[in-house]
Order: sequence, then C-alpha cells, then structure tokens
Amino acid sequence: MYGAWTPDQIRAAEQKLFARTPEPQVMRRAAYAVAVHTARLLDESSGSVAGRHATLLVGAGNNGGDALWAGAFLRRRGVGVTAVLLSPDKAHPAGLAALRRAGGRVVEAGGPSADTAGIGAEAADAVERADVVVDGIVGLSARGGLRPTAAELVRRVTAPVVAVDLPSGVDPLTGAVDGAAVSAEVTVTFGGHRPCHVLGAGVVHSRPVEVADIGLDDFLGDPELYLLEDAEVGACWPVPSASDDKYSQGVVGIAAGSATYPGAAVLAGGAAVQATSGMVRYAGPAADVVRAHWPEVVATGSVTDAGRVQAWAVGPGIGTGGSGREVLRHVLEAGVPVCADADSITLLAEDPTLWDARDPDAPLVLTPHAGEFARLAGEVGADRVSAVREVAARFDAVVLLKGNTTVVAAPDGRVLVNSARQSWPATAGSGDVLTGLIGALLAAGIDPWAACGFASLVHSRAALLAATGGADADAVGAPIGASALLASVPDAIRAVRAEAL
Ligand SMILES: NC(=O)C1=CN([C@@H]2O[C@H](COP(=O)(O)OP(=O)(O)OC[C@H]3O[C@@H](n4cnc5c(N)ncnc54)[C@H](OP(=O)(O)O)[C@@H]3O)[C@@H](O)[C@H]2O)[C@@H](O)CC1
Ligand SMILES: [K+]
Repeated sequence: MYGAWTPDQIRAAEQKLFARTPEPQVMRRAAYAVAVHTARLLDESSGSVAGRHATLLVGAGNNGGDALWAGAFLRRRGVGVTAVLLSPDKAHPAGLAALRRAGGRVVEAGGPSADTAGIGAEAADAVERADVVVDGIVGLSARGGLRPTAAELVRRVTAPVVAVDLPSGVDPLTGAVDGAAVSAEVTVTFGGHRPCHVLGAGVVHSRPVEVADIGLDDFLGDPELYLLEDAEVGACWPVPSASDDKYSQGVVGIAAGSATYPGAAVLAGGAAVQATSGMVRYAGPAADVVRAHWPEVVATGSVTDAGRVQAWAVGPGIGTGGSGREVLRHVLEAGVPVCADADSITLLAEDPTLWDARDPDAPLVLTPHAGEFARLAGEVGADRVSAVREVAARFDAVVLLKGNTTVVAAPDGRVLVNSARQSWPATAGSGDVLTGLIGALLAAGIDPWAACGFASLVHSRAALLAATGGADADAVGAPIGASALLASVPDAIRAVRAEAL
C-alpha cells in the first residue's frame, strides 16, 4: 500500500523539514532529481544528452525555481538550456542566478516581439526547437486552469515533457483538468504522491510518476489516499488451505437478475464462483439460467429459501419495483455483510424506510456509478474524494464510486483509490462482475474496505488482460464485453498472486 498526500499535508511536512534542512538545500535536492530524470529522458528519446537542448517553462514560484536549478544541473552535462519566464518579475531569484552562472539562456514568454497569441519570438523558437521541455509553470500552489500565455506555450510543445512535481494545468487536489494542461512523459515529485497523480485525468497527464527522496517522508504522517499494489492484493487474496472445505471459505448469496435480465445474475454469480473457492448460492427468478452457466451454484427461486450465507451481493437487474424492494429488505435484515449495487441503490434512494431494515452491526457496501450516486446523495462534483467520504460517513457504509478512478471510502474517513490505467472496464455488465467479486470477498471475511480495493484492482487487471492479452496498459487492445472480463478473472488473480511470491 502506498499513499498520496494533499498539498496542505505536503506544506505542513515541508515546514518541519525546513527546520532540519535549509530550504535552498531541499530545493537543490529536488531539482537534482528533476535533472537526472530529464537527462534520462533525453537519452531515451534522442540518443544523447550533451549537445541536446532543454527548454524550461518557468512560472512565478518554487516550481519554477526547481526547473531553473534543474537547468543549471543540466548545463553541467553539456545540455543547452533556455528558460522561458512566464512572470519575469517573480521568477525564483536564486534559481535564475544559478542558471545564468551555468551559462543558461533566459527569455521572456511574451515581450515586445509577442505574436497575436502573446508569445514572443524567442520563446516560440525555444519551445519549437527543444529536445525536452521541463514544466516548472506551476506546482502545489496551482489555482484553476492555466492562464492564457502558459496555456498557449503548453499547446505549442511537441517535445517530451518532464513535469516538476505535477503537470501544470492539472488540479493538485482533484486531478481535474480545465482547459490546456501539460501531458508529461514523466513527472518527478518529492517525498510522496500528490492526489492529482492518482485521480481522474491527472493519472494520464502525469504518468509515470517518479518519487524523489528529499527527506520529507519522516514528516508526512497518514496519507489522504491509499493505493494498493498487486503484490499485497495477491498476498491477501483468499485461497483454500489444507484444512478448508466449501463452507469454511465463506458462502456468498447472489440476489441479482430477473426473468427479463438474467445476464446480471450470470455475471455476478460467475464472478463469485471465480473469485474464491467458497460456495455460491443464487436466489432469484434467473435460477435456471444461472444453473445452466454455473452448475456449481446452488440456485433457488427466492431469497427466503436461499439458506445460510456469510454475505449477500444484491441489486444488479433486480428491478426497482415491489419485488426488488422485498429482496433488498430481506437481505438487509439478514445480519451479514451486504454489497448493494445497481437497482438496490436506486431503491435505497427512493425509499429511505429501507435503511431501517438494516442490521446496524452488519457492514454495508454501496457500489454506485455516478448516476446512482447522484440519486442517493446529489451530484458527485469535481472533488470525488470528499463527496464519497462524506456519503460513507453519512450512511455508515463503505462506498465505492465507480469510474476510471475508483474511489472507496470507509465510514471512518479512510479513502482508497484504484486507477484503472485504461478504460477497458467501461462496458455493460462490468459492474455486475465487480459486485460478485466483492460479495465473495466479504463472505471470505475480508474487511469491506479492503475487499472493495482488492476486487476493483483485480477487476481492472482482468479487463486489461481481456482487452490486450497482457498487463501493459499502453498495449493495443480490442473492445471487450463483460463476459470476456469475467473469463479473465482467474488470470488476473493468478497474476497478482504471482507478484506476491
Ligand atoms: N513541498 C515539497 O515537497 C517541495 C516543493 N518544492 C516545489 O515548490 C512548489 C510549490 O511552490 P510555490 O508554493 O511557490 O507555488 P507554485 O506551485 O510554484 O506556484 C507559484 C505561483 O504560480 C501562480 N499560479 C497559480 N495558479 C496558476 C495557474 N493556474 N497558471 C499559472 N500560474 C499560476 C501563482 O502566482 P501569482 O501569479 O498568482 O502571483 C502561484 O503563487 C512545488 O510544486 C515544488 O515544485 C521543491 O522546491 C522542494 C520540495
Ligand atoms: K509543474
């Protein structure tokens, strides 16, 4: 598990670090890491370092200071460096002096020669002939979208970009992008990830992210966001031991599907079958169809005669009418962990008396997509993390908000995110598979917050495997349906378990 810290948390840690290590020394360390990664990128993209040209886009604060110092270090490797100053009066004085001492060139972004878009001839030329661009426009103090001159310069960049701390134009806290934003080839950050590296559009704009050690770790404290790694999911994924039988590994009940929509039952039930070796019971009108697809499932027509289970997964395809309502009520009264998805979320939103059926001691997991979330608690908005955290606390439930970045909040405020690295899971029925996975993990006794994290990671890996045939997020893939995703679940589990060895 690793973390991401908010700009406020980073700043608080930074102040403590400065009491131990003088600020200029910290900046030089950060800038040195930027220079190392810039030289590496130059080497990779153009085959050499000395004799190449780096253009620094320099804003008004310390982010620009980092870029200027990095430019000074690059000069020592024989790189030609031009700094383009967006706010000449506010450019970091010590960084500017260091670059000039090292023989770097400094030009203004605008000035008397500016074209109709506000870009001076020298700046336009520096951006055009760069072999690499270092983005020091703005970092942790970014507010709103890029200003016009910065946005125009960014639009003109064609060379690979090293983003300092975060790609300019990406909101540091939410990862949202409003207008132009840098798309980095690599982002070099300091001490730990920022939320924008792991949320929303920020993931695509910043990756891969290199975290440089500048001594900040000692002061960071608990992160705002947690992220799981394949190896720990693999290490914790429940598999049978020598003493296990079908009951000891947890029995999950699937209450999904209908005569009109049997597919939801087949997908959710199939996911539960493949997630663990525990037993799967199905209860609902699609019993025959489920049996035909998954003979190992013990299927009955109604939740009232389903038998004992250690967890329920309820909702996909049950409808929002009276029968769906009674199914949900029965499941909520059962006193075992429940994963409520799809129609059950709509039912909870439309009929608040259903909450009264809930056993307060039994964990509840809600897995809405944005539309279901809006029905339950209003529009998500740009700050998805805060919105999900608030709803988790309000309903005393673990809430998993689906999306390209899945956000999972526990009632105590802990938030876990899973960045899918690609969008292949965005297909009909994919959510039903996720629900089955979570249900099986709940039945196996996994903590609900962790179960959501494990399931969403394996779910996104399965989608990637199904679409591309491998684990490379940048590989060429073909569109998949949920059945293909489901069929890749065992391979995805094997892959994460292999990482744990
Ligand atoms: N903590 C760490 O780990 C370390 C941090 N370090 C570095 O410090 C950086 C933070 O520096 P910082 O606080 O000086 O602010 P920064 O982000 O450079 O912004 C500067 C100014 O830009 C402006 N501006 C705002 N929004 C804008 C927009 N949308 N588009 C254009 N301009 C915009 C606004 O100025 P204004 O023009 O409004 O006066 C703002 O004040 C951090 O990211 C890291 O690189 C390392 O050196 C050491 C280790
Ligand atoms: K930046």
